[in-house]
Amino acid sequence: MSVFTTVTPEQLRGWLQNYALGALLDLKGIASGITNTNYFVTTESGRYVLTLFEKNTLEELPYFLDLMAHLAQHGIPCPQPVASNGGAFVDMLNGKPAALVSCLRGASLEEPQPVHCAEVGAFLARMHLAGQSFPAHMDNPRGPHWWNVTAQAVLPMLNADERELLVEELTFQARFKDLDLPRGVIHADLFRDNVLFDGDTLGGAIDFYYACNDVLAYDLAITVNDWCVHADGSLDEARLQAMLAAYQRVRPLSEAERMAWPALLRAGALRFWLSRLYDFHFPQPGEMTHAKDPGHFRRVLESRINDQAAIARVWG
Ligand SMILES: Nc1ncnc2c1ncn2[C@@H]1O[C@H](COP(=O)(O)OP(=O)(O)OP(=O)(O)O)[C@@H](O)[C@H]1O
Ligand SMILES: N[C@@H](CCO)C(=O)O
Repeated sequence: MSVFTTVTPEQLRGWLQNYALGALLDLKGIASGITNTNYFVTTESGRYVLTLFEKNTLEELPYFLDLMAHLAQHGIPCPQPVASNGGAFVDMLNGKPAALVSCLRGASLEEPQPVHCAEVGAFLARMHLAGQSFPAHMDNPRGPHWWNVTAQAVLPMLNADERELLVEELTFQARFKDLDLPRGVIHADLFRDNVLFDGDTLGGAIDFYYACNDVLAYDLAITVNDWCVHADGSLDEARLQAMLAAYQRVRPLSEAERMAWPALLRAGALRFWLSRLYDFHFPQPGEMTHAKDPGHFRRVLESRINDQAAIARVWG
């Protein structure tokens, strides 16, 4: 269940007085999603998604909403935040910071084909370019410092093999922390469930609430690790080639990014292995039923470590 904070039509009608969207016609809770409360809202002027932020503070949210507005303004298909009559994108509703954004067409895919991976690669590269002119900055809250703090919390829960893998990977990644690679705004969570497709055409990306400033090719690695893998964590070469080629038609990777690519794939796997381990061993109330399998990302990490030759082959 993903309506953690209930909003009644009466409450929303009162709140919408502050928006120029016409009368409320329909309000429907969205079942999927694990972090926030989401509703589909229909008014006389169109269809929107209302999000009540369950974890973010009012101060944190402008970065994400301003970013979506910036990207939408630059032609990137993503939710467009709706400003209140006072010009704000976020306002309190039932004690939670809340925002309305445009509702995108399409549905997420569970089994993407190379054609979809190409769409996602091109989208990501265009987003990276459009993000270059976004003026605000946010360090990655799930960066190396967080990896190490989270590892300390989960290490006691792991078996000996997993402990060894985790400690060795943290040591390996420490060698790359000062790499000077192109940086900018990254989505940081562009998984299959965060991209909506209308047929084979990408309708848009959602869930920018992990977006931050970091290494652009790391974002591509995170995306590849979800879109271009088999169930056992190994890479699907056809999907991988499709995504990388489409990305590079828009933003070619530099020699330094190609050199760092194997380590970036491992870093992306490490980050999601850690967050899934943490959520699994320290579940928050209401999130139990959605705990995602940490083992999948352990296998993705092992696969990236053991498959260095195949990863290097992708550059031909
Ligand atoms: N702008 C949008 N347009 C269309 N559908 C949307 C939009 N935003 C969210 N949705 C729908 O709502 C669902 C839940 O949204 P989302 O995945 O952002 O949930 P969350 O709980 O905020 O985040 P997460 O589950 O990643 O922690 C999505 O799977 C999608 O179906
Ligand atoms: N995409 C994440 C969950 C949301 O951040 C995962 O699959 O672990």
